[in-house]
Amino acid sequence: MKFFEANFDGLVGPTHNYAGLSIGNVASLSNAKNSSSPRQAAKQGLSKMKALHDLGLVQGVLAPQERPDVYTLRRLGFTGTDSQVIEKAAKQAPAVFKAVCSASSMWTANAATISPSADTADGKIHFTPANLTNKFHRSLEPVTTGKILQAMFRDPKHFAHHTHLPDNDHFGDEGAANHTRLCSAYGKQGVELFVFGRYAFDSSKPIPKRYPARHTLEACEAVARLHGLSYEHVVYMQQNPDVIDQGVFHNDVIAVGNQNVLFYHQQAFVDTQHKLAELQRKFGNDTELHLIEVKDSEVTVEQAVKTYLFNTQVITLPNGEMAIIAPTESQDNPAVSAYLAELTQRNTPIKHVHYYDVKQSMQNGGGPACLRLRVAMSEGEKQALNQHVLMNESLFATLNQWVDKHYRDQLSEADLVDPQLLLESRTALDELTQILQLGSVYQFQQD
Ligand SMILES: N=C(N)NCCC[C@H](NC(=O)CCC(=O)O)C(=O)O
Repeated sequence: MKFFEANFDGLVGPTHNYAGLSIGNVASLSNAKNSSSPRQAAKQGLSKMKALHDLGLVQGVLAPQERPDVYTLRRLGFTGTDSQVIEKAAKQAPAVFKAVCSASSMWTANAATISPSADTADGKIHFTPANLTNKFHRSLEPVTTGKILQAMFRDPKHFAHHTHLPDNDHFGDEGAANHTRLCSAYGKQGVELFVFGRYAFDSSKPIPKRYPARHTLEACEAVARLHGLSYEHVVYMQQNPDVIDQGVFHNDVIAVGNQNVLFYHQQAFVDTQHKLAELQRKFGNDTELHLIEVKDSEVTVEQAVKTYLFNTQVITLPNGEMAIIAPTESQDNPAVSAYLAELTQRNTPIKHVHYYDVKQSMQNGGGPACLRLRVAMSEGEKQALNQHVLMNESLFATLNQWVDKHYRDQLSEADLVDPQLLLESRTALDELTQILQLGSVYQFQQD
């Protein structure tokens, strides 16, 4: 049977804006208050999805969430009509209001952790939405994420859905951004590499001094248990606290893997040699494992954070060669683009580099890899998922028209309080659920 990896990219929502909400994420803080273009952002994302589809990959779309989130504002004590709730919150608690307007669900690498059927005890694909507890604006995502994933992967014969972990910092879970699966082939049992920022229950272990470590070891272990992974096929590695302090808020800002390739920066992890030896042992020797380490002398952590060299997608093309999908910020940096050009000449499976413009997302700290959620699957599992979320010529045209019809070209902080924006967002999402045939996944559709 044919197995492959599908990518599900987040469709950018109509309220995409720069609010400076993510301490520890350099781009988010430095672009705070700039005005954004939701329309351009959504179109840049759609172009990347279409490009991967055209390269021969299976590409899907993950729907955005409803924002401003008036339900959360009501939970926090704001009352009246929706317009009054928005107006009062914007006036009385502007920081809270900005948070409930974020389109952050676009970064679907943080939507969930997925284990493919080849790795799980019951032979199903397992999904656990990430609780994203570390940032208030992101902690609003998991319930709807779960509903959307269930509307995409409905068939219980193939797909198992778990509730997100307890909403507490001890189980801080940032999903697939901190999870990489290494395997000899997509359909064979792989090694799942979980990367965490800190130990929740052991204060003697190192932690960053400046910025938060969002993800805990205990969250990783819980997800591995829920998914029925075998101990012999799981590796837990701690992120180097010093790189978190330099702006590496997720591991996918400093490492990326695909099949038998792990591409990472020298400073990415704690106890690197020892843990990579465990990875190699669990991976086995039947297929060569390429551990591509980038040295400080080649690319510094600062350059990696600026250019998102590691927030790239390493994908396997239909001919078996691998390509790196990188942001244009990597191309614009001479040291980084030279590194990537040279990498394709080496004796590793990576043979191509493709650059895409996802600037609107990059300015909030979201590169190509942040925008996608990977699901390794078989042809049969693909047949079992909701076919209307899969990218093709016609869906690409429909979604571009949908964006043109509903999205604003410019959005500033002051625009967020416009009650019309909520109406526009709901109208757009209602239509989207029909295009993608998701059913009523949004709360406003149940009222
Ligand atoms: N690395 C991965 N996989 N994802 C990137 C997520 C970026 C997101 N930015 C934001 O949420 C910024 C929102 C704002 O400031 O308006 C975050 O920090 O969680």
